[in-house]
Amino acid sequence: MSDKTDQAKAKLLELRASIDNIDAALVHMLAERFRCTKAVGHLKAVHDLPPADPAREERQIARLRRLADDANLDPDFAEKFLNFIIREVIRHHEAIAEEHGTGAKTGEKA
Ligand SMILES: C=C(O[C@@H]1C=C(C(=O)O)C=C[C@H]1O)C(=O)O
Repeated sequence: MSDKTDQAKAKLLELRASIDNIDAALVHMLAERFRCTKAVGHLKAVHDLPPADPAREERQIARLRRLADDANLDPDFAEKFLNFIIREVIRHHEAIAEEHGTGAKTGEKA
């Protein structure tokens, strides 16, 4: 094995160690976000508020796109990622409202 291959392998291990740390941080951050959004879901169910808030989502997406652009991350990807998470949050909110007996689905007439 050449020195160059050994160097490349060492670099690969180093980069993968960082990737593993970042993945762990992402899991912890997502867990914390879902802990907060579940609490929001309970508040909404108790006060009979709708699971989704499209105006808030619009502001979040515009902000995240700006942040992504500044950070050299594809804004379309950032938007898709946030939308993916928000859809899951809304699913949780609908389930919480259902359990609470206040469960009209998003977009459904009361
Ligand atoms: C968490 C909320 O509920 C929904 C989920 C959102 C989110 O995951 O950020 C944002 C808006 C709502 O559609 C909220 O209203 O703040």
